[in-house]
Amino acid sequence: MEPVIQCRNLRHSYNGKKQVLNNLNFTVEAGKIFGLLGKNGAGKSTTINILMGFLEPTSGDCRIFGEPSYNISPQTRTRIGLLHEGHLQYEFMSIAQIDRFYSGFYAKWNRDVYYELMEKLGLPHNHKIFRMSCGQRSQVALGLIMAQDPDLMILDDYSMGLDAGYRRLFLDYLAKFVRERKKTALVTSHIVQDMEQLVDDIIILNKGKVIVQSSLKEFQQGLRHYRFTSPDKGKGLHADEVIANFDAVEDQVNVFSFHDKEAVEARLKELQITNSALSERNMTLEEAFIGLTGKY
Ligand SMILES: Nc1ncnc2c1ncn2[C@@H]1O[C@H](COP(=O)(O)OP(=O)(O)OP(=O)(O)O)[C@@H](O)[C@H]1O
Repeated sequence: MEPVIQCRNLRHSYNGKKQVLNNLNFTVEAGKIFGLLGKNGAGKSTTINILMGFLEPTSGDCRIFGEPSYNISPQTRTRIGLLHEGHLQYEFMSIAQIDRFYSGFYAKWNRDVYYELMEKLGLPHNHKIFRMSCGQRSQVALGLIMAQDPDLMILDDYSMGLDAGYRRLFLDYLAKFVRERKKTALVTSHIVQDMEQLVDDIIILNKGKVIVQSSLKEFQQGLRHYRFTSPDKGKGLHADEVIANFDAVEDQVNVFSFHDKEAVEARLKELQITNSALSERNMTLEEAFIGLTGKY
């Protein structure tokens, strides 16, 4: 089956300056939830703007449902539901008015999905959006996207403003929506931990490059965290084909690697680093993400 999204050799720089995306390649298969991860400024929104055809890449090719992203037909566009950072809405409208307004634009408008989410807010249907909290507005935005019944949902920072309970509610809804209705989703969020229970595949962008691209399961099984003490604080360590990344807090050194303990020990020996025995530690997805991309 043709992938829902396919990006090849994507490069982008704003005004010919620093490259924000440097040869990005990825595919999103139908029926999957795909997590696009990266620190602030990594290029997630730039990628989404290119996918939506709002931005023309400096070079490379992106296709959505087989059509070039900069020239998506109106029919195909109706199959894509986009949540942009900041969830712009017609805030002078009420919960009921915005439903009626949106419904005119979408042939497959599913009011029940929208109101199911709105009931959770516990607000009357004539409640105006501008009188809502940031998290409640996010909830309206998400309801409006789900009601479109899109085949592809692109959710840029969906968790913005949502408290822990609403986030969980939304994640449960999204996962159910995608699995039961055979949809596809591409999501970004700074709450990396949420991705652990949601996504099938991930890419991690760092400094314009893809540093991880795999299924979530393979990534979690593959990346290891070793810790040791070193009187010289790991001086001389550097990232290479064995050591994906490292950090040192005083004499305690953390090494992140896709290799086994023996390979890392051998590398430390080659680098003439004095170290205690390596202990292997379990990681959450967030710890793995920070381990690889660094704390700042
Ligand atoms: N219109 C623009 N003109 C110039 N530079 C831009 C523009 N938009 C984004 N950038 C730069 O491109 C880089 C990537 O920005 P982008 O918004 O894609 O990152 P992001 O991963 O979505 O970040 P965040 O998680 O903070 O939202 C940043 O260095 C940003 O300053």
